[in-house]
Amino acid sequence: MAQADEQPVIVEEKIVRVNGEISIRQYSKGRFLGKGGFARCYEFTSMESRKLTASKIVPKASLTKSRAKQKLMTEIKIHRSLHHPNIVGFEHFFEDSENVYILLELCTNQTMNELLRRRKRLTELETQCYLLQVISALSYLHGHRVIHRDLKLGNFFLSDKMEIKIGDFGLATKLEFDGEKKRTICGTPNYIAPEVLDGKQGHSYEVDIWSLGVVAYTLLVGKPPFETSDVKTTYRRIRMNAYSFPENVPLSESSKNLITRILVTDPTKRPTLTEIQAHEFFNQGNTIPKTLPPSTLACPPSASYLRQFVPGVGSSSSVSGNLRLTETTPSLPKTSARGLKDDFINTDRPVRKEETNRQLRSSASTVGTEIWVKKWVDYSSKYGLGYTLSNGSTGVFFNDSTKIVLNIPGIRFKYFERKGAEKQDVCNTYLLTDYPKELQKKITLLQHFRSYLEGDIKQDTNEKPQEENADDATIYVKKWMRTRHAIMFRLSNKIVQVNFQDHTEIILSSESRMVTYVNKKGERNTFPLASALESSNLEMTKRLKYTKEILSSMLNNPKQQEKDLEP
Ligand SMILES: Nc1ncnc2c1ncn2[C@@H]1O[C@H](COP(=O)(O)OP(=O)(O)OP(=O)(O)O)[C@@H](O)[C@H]1O
Repeated sequence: MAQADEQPVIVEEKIVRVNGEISIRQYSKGRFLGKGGFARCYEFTSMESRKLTASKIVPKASLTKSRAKQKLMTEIKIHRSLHHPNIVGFEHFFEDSENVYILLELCTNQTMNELLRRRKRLTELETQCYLLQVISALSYLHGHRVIHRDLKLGNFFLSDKMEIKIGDFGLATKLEFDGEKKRTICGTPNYIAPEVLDGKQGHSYEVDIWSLGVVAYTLLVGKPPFETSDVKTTYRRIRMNAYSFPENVPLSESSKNLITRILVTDPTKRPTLTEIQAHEFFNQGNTIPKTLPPSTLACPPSASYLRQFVPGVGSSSSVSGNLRLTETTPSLPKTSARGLKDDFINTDRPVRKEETNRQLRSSASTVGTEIWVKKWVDYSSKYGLGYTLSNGSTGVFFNDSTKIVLNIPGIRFKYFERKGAEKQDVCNTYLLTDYPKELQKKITLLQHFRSYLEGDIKQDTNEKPQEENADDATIYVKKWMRTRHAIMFRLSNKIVQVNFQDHTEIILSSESRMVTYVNKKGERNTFPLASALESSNLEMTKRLKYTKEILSSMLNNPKQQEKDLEP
């Protein structure tokens, strides 16, 4: 019943020694980290050394074509030969009858893709800091005659210390001799260099320099320079070098100059890594930190932090020089710093979120629900609370206490209004293509919340899209409140969920009298309520008591509830 009873999955590596002796090394398979085109990635703990790594698991069934096999072998061969602080460490690899396992240095802070999705764009100080790390890794790679050929934000992993680690050497190549040209067309559309598309002259190290320019532009502007909705048009724009700097994004002259100098069609005219490092963008008289604080995963660096590196920040002269500190705020929680911060609390560990979902699903019958709040954004300073449920539906609790919940495929939605003396929720169902005019603004807001929330969720869930289910859509957030320490949701299926600032969670089903507790490490256990209250786990009992207190204050004192609901 409780998750604690479940046995961990053990993966065994068979080691055959030269003398024919066989020994077994065991790894405990832990949290799901993410998946790519070929691999699924999990945390692995060596049972021998207790060392934690990220294990890319590639099914042998996916390697039937010789090209796929060759690609994996090249990736392993190149990656295992590399040792640099800004390159994902290659630990080890082995195979069993079903899979190839590649054990890599674990990067706990996802990739720069997720970072930019949360932040929209970065300040110039941050861009300087990240680019210098990439340049350091690239100098090392090129010095070893390796071209990465797929430099992009999704291949820049972030370690627990916030260092960039370049990963995914699936498209990398090692030149046999200086001056050799490669002809294989590879790369990722937005970042691919024009000479790769052209294919006639072959390509070399300069393709990585081009991608570095695309990365610099993307970090500062918030989207890649040649991006369009279809790949062919993107390729045409790359060939024609058709991009511009948006007027609404404040960029320093030095940053624009650097990007313009890098994004040059003729690869021989692009600057070298040494020239890039010597460019004025990196030499504006400010100190560039080696790494950035983890808070910048979600929020721009504070003015006091910036002051340490950039003299004059906070005064009127701070943005007048070359080192313009481009502020970055996601479009939705723009006016709500609190919303942004809290969204971060909820999303900064999608790894844990994925595990959480999987585990709760298996223990779901005990808690009486399969549905809980997976992600939210508090924008009650203007409109309300947006959220996504674990069944994939999206809802908004508006400040006027009306609620909308959109069913999973996004076709139908339910609208709840409090009516009558009892102030009961009355529900109407509409199609997204056909609804009363007066709901127009709310539907627009719902769509905004949805695209904002889905940005992250699509990335890190690994579940099949769910079928439309009429019952699912009727579950929605009926009440919510915030306190100094937590946010609390009461769902229409009577589940109460409290997410604390310190990442612990309580999910309480008063009907089945079960409680699920997620501790600070993200470990989840389900207990009968009575035993949970008596438990020796003080961390949990304290939070459970707190939950009961705010729940009763919410139920017994509607005025208090209204007060708490105020942002
Ligand atoms: N070192 C790591 N630390 C933490 N997570 C990782 C690490 N390496 C990979 N991952 C996770 O696993 C996912 C898949 O890895 P990766 O993109 O390398 O697989 P792939 O199948 O080779 O990808 P692609 O389709 O880009 O070739 C990543 O998106 C990331 O979420």
